[in-house]
Amino acid sequence: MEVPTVSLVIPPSNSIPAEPPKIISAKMLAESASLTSAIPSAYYFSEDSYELADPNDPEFQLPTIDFSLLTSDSPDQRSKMLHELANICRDWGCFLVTNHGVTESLKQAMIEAADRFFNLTEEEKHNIAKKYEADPTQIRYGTSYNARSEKVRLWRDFIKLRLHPDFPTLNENDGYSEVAMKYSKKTREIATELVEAISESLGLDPNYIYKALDLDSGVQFLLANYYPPCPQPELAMGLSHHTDQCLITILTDNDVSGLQVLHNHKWVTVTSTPKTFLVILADQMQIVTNGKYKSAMHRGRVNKEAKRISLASLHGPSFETLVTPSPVLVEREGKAPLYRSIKYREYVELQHRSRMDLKCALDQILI
Ligand SMILES: O=C(O)CCC(=O)C(=O)O
Ligand SMILES: [Fe+2]
Repeated sequence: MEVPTVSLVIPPSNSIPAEPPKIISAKMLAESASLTSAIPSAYYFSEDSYELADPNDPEFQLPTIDFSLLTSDSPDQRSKMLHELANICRDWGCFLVTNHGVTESLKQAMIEAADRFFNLTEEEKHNIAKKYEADPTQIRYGTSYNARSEKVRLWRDFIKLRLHPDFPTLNENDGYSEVAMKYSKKTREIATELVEAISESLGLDPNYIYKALDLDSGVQFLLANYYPPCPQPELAMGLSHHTDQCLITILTDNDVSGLQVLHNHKWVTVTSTPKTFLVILADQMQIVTNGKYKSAMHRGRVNKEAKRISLASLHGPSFETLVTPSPVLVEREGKAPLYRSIKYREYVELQHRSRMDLKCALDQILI
């Protein structure tokens, strides 16, 4: 197969070598005139060994939680839902959520703000992120996962913005920060309710996880992912398989499907549905529950026809929190702690290093 000779870096505009050249974004590559029907080999992603699940097989139907029933005043209704939630968190580590109270218009406004951002020129996007260069945990704009160090490029651009406990202003004029703040406040309410219900479903006090992980001062990010249409979607990967480093993720998209979750060793394709969020339990949940609840493995595929924009609301402890398997659960279940205690900041660094080699950081803190 002939591989096109598209340069993956943008050369500096003049001959003064002021800065290292910028790495070309997936969007720019997808729109470049030289990209017709074949992608550069730097994007060839080798398949893993898992098969796709049969979408009609009842074993692989992604479970759904009706949020309004979870927050219901009826004790019977709530205890039935908590029982269901416990099974789902143990077997899947992810689920769809309906009736969550975030309006479609707010979600649409956030998707449109993200789309506007990605439509800025490369220079404008880099300049916005550059304002916060000294602390990249506030804003990061980039492509792939870490385009400077990874072996294979991913067909994805992203902007990641910190929204809690403090938040930076992306660009005063474009309204991005304002809508991101509104949207993230809503997803924070949902995440808090879910974390309470999850605590209770483990037979713990509803505030147990919230307090143990100091979520009051926890970090929250809004990560917008942009996957342009890809001429060879079977060869490329939008986001390689991973678990999220935080505690819980609330995910939505522009109603274009692409996310897959791993269940019983098969990839289940999530059909994107309006008014529905996908909740993914993440690594800190697996640590604090001593492996009882699962951090769900997932990945993002791309397609030929339509761009996909996803919004991941990532909720974690504060960077200084020492996360440890719950001593209450450890004692009650009579099972030794599976993971060593680790500061969230240290875990985040470990996860970044592990993802370069497509490894899971959780495996590296096993006792
Ligand atoms: O695009 C998606 O649906 C997945 C995003 C994701 O997994 C992430 O940002 O961590
Ligand atoms: Fe993820």
